[in-house]
Amino acid sequence: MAAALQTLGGGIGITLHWIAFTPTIEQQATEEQKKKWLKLAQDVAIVGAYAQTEMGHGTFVRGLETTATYDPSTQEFVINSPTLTSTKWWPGGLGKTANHATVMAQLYTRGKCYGPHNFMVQIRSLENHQPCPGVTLGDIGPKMESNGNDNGFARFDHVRIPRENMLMKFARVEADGTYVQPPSSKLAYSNMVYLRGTFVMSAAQALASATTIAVRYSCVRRQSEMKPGEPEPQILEYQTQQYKLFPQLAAAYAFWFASWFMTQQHGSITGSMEKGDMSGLAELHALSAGLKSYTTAVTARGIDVCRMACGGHGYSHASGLPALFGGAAALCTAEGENTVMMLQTARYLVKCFAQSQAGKRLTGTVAYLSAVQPSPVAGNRNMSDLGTLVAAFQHRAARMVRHAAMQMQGEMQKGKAREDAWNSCSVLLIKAAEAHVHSFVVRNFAETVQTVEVDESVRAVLTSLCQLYSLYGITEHAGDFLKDGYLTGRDIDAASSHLSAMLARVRPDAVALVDAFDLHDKILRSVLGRYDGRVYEHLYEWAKKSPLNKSEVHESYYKYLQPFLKSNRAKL
Ligand SMILES: CC(C)(COP(=O)(O)OP(=O)(O)OC[C@H]1O[C@@H](n2cnc3c(N)ncnc32)[C@H](O)[C@@H]1OP(=O)(O)O)[C@@H](O)C(=O)NCCC(=O)NCCSC(=O)CCCC(=O)O
Ligand SMILES: Cc1cc2nc3c(=O)[nH]c(=O)nc-3n(C[C@H](O)[C@H](O)[C@H](O)COP(=O)(O)OP(=O)(O)OC[C@H]3O[C@@H](n4cnc5c(N)ncnc54)[C@H](O)[C@@H]3O)c2cc1C
Repeated sequence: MAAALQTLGGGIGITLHWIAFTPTIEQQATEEQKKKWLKLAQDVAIVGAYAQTEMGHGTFVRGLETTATYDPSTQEFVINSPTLTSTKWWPGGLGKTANHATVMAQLYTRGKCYGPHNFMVQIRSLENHQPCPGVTLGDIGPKMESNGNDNGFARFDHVRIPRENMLMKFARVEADGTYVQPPSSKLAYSNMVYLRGTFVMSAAQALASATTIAVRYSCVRRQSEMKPGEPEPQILEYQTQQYKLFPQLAAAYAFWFASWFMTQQHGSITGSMEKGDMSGLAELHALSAGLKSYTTAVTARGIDVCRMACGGHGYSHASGLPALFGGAAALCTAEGENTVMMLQTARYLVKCFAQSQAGKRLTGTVAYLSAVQPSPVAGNRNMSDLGTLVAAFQHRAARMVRHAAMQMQGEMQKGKAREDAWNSCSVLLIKAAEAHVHSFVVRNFAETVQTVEVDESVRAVLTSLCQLYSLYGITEHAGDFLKDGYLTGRDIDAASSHLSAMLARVRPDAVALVDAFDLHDKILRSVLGRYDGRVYEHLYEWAKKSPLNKSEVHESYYKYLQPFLKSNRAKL
């Protein structure tokens, strides 16, 4: 049953039940509370939404307005939406599907506010699915994509819930209203860290789907003449088509491997946190925020490149690419708006840079910041060597982090407040954080292809893909590498020619590389990306099913066109 509903997920807004509501119970509820709600959620005996964002606040969680005020006389929390902008707005499934929600609200007890905490609130009757007393619910209306998902709104008019409905794994309120501090105030945000980590895999899968569609179609589609008189070639024979698609294909693999690392990191760091060791939380937050931001942004752009590479048929919903793009675009905003997330990573990098300046040896994904950076040397580098490519990306990131941090220090030395210095350097900070995440993705890609247990012939293909991804990044951001002379113009030229060679080398394996994603036609939902390649027949069948083709002459002719034509003809 649960599995069936999981597939139904895209239809009636149950997706967030699985990816946000249930994990929030797992991560924020006590053992006692898990006994009460976790199995109900896992067996879909209740359906939940993750209700955090409000009409007036999504990014700034500390600014949320919904209140949860503790009443010691009844040992209940009173959940209230005090203003219009406090209306919960956007949560998936909140409009019509969910009968429960974890509600993020400002906790008040004994007249003092302790910030945002999560509360379990039943929002609809389990008998007739009507909204519970004091709860107003609805759908927020059509969106860019995913309109099968009822992103909804909710208002609470002094709704009372038992004290035990506060998710109390970290912070607690005792029966008399005493607030018990959590080990870290940010543990209430831990489910966002988890979800951002899952977005990296969502991005990888979306880009894998788009490149599967575009590469397969590029082998079916023949167009133009490469040489006069010769048959029309597969469009994948054009180097420009390879230059559009293969970097996206390489990025799909890179992000897939990055999500493996993210999952492993999340598991080990949350494991240590369970034992009270919070030391890894800051790095986990910075990595998940940066990777979520970087991979979703590259994926959304990459899917649109794949759409354009399929010409007119790419623009048809038959291709599946517009829907993929709409879904990926949402990932750039949901679960932490991308700019804000990349600034969180920048915040961590500035802190680490200051620590390395004070002599601390850095570890983890920022270790390279305190490594002695090789001084810029003349060209003649081996630009096809993965070690050389990784070092170049780390040098670029270290230089940009140092530059942004020093710029900020300079602003403060001129007398600016830290917050003003931060704001006036935030474009530099974003670029530095992006360079940092990019260098992590390249290093992780290189380490994975060198260590993953595969046949040597497969390793060779993956190595070419990793070189292609890295060389594409260097040529696309050449200025960053040339700025301090670390790479020379000759190095960049070498990178460009190696990139061309990699395009040609990947070409014979391109279809095998997308087939390896093993995406069933039912998942791809694309006429252009069909495994059997029978595009044109199925495109025609698909078009014939269009609702407009139900009648030979559409009713709009009689209503609008016929009178319009008649009146125009009468004037002749
Ligand atoms: C932007 C911030 C991070 C700002 O929070 P803040 O408390 O003002 O923090 P700050 O002053 O910037 O920094 C203070 C400190 O808090 C740390 N921190 C911040 N967030 C976390 C975290 N998650 N884990 C661990 N640590 C965290 C920061 O690193 C700072 O640490 P520091 O002081 O530098 O040591 C926060 O408001 C936030 O996370 N906003 C994004 C909200 C969000 O992600 N909403 C998602 C709603 S659910 C959803 O969209 C589901 C979509 C699912 C789907 O559709 O598929
Ligand atoms: C498809 C979809 C599904 C969603 N599902 C859920 C859900 O299930 N549950 C839920 O609770 N929420 C959900 N959300 C809401 C989502 O989490 C928020 O929209 C997201 O966190 C962004 O917040 P916001 O809308 O307030 O954007 P804003 O923060 O208002 O962003 C607007 C602009 O302000 C900028 N900005 C804001 N703060 C800063 C800053 N400090 N520095 C620099 N620039 C800044 C941003 O970069 C952006 O350019 C969903 C959203 C979407 C699109």
